Amino acid sequence: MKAKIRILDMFSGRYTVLINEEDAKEAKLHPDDLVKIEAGKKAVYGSVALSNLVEKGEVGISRDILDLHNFSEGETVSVIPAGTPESVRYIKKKMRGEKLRKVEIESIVRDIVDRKLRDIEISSFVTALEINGLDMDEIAALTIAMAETGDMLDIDRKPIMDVHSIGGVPGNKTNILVVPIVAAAGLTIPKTSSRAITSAAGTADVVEVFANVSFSLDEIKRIVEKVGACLVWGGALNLAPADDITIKAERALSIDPTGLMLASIMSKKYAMGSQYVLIDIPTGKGVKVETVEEARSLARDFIELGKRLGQYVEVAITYGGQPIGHTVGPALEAREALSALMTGRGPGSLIEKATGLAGILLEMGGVAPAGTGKKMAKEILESGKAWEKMKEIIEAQGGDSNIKPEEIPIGDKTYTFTAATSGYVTAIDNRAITAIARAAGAPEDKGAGIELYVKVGEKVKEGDPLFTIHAEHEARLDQAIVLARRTEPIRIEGMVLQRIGNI
Ligand SMILES: O=P(O)(O)OC[C@H]1O[C@H](OP(=O)(O)O)[C@H](O)[C@@H]1O
Ligand SMILES: O=c1cc[nH]c(=O)[nH]1
Repeated sequence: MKAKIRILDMFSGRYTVLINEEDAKEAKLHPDDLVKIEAGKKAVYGSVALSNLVEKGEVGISRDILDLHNFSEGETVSVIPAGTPESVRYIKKKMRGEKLRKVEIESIVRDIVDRKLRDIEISSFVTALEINGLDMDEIAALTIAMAETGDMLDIDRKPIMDVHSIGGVPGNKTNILVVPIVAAAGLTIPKTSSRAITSAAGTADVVEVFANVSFSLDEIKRIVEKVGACLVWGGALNLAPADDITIKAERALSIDPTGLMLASIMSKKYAMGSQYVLIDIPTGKGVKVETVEEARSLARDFIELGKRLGQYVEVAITYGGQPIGHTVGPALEAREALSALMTGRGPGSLIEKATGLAGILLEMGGVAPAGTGKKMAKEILESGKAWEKMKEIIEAQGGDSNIKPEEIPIGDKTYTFTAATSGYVTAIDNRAITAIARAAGAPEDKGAGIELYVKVGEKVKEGDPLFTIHAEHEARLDQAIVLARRTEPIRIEGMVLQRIGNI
C-alpha cells in the first residue's frame, strides 16, 4: 500500500509504525505485524500499531526510526507486509539445543539490527542462549557478526588498550579510575561501556552524571586522538548495534547468558580495534561467577575468543563477594569515583582493584616492567596525574572539569538503617543491595542508590548506621525500605555464632 510519512513525536524503544485503522483493514494488517517501509533504496522494518492518530493514506513513524533512517514528513512510501523472518527458524533451532552455523548466526544478528526481529523473538533468542548456551565457534561467529553489522573504529594512536568488566557486582565504578590512570601513562584506551544490565548502575550510567556518553564514532575518534581515552556508551553508537538491543532483553530478564556476554563484550572491543584487552571477572557469592574454577574457565574462553579475533586478552579474577567501595547508584558512584581521582584516596576495595587492573594494563602496554605496574598506577593516582587526565576526558566529552563531587545532586529522600545488635559484619548480600538500589529508582533516577557505612569484617555497635537508601521520589523510597527490611542485606553476627548446651 502507498502512504505518506507522518513523523510522530514519540519514542517507543522500538520501530513503531502507526497505520490508520481503515487502511489496516484493507491491507489485512494487525497490531504487531511486521511491515517494510520502502522508498527507493531506503527500507526499514517496523511493528504495526493501529491508530486513527494518522489519517487514511498516512503512515506514522516513531522517532526511533529517524535515528538511523532519514524519512521526511509527507514523503510517499510503500508499506509492505513482511512475513516472519528466516532467522526465526534459527532461533527455534537454538531452542532445541542445536548448534547454529555461522551463516545462521549472521542471519539472526542481521535481522536484529534491521529490526526484523522484535522484542518477543529477541527475548526468545536470549532465553534460548541462557538455557542451551553457545560453543566457541558460535560465540566467535556471533562476536564478529555483532561487530561487522556496525561501524568499526580505526584509531591511529597505538598500542590500543581496553578494559571491560563482565559486571554483576554492585558499585563497580572501578574502570572510571582505571581509564585515566592508564591514559595518564601515555597509553591509548578508548573505553566503551554498556548501561546497567543486572546492576543498579552501569559505567555508562555513572559517567553520564558528569559528562556526555553518547557520541558518533567520528567524535570518539577525535576525542581519543586528542586525549588518548574516552568513557562512552557503546549503545549510542552504531558500534555492534545488536549489543544494546539484546542487552535490553537481558535487562528485562536480569540475565546475562555467558555466550552472549562473551560476544557482547568482545564485539565492542573488536569494533574499537583494541589490541590489548583486560577482562575483569568479579567472582564471589551473589555475582555472575561464583567460584574461581568457573572464573578460570570463563577466562580461558575470553582468551580463546581473543585469539580468534586477533586480540591479546588477559583476565583478572577479582573479589566480587561484596559491593566495591561504599556507594551504589549512578550519582553516588560518580561522587566516589571522582573524589578518589581528585584526592588519590578512597575505599580500599576501590583503590586496590583500580590500581591492580591499571597496573596490569601498564605492564601489557609495555610502560611498566613486569611486577611494577600496580606501584606505578598508585603513583599516577596519588600524584594527581590521573585526575589531570580525567579532567581532559571530561572536557573532551562536554562535561565541566571544575566539577565538585560533593555538589553532584543525589536523591534527597533518604532512610538510614542501623545495627540491631553489636557484632561483626559477616556478609553483604550483593543481589539484595542491587535490588534495593533499583527499587529506589537506579539507574533511571541518577540520584537513587545506597550509601554503605560498613563493609564485611568491620565491628559495629547496636544503633550504628549501616546504610542509607537515597531516592528521588517518596514512593520509590518506601518500596526500597520494604525490600531492605525483608532482605536484610547486611548480616551482623556476634563472634559467638552458636552456643551448644548440655542438650
Ligand atoms: O553489572 P552489570 O550491570 O550486569 O554489567 C554491566 C556493566 O559491566 C561493564 O562494566 P565496565 O564498562 O567494564 O566498567 C559494562 O560496561 C556495564 O557497565
Ligand atoms: O558489556 C557487557 C558487560 C557485561 N555483559 C554484557 O553482555 N555486556
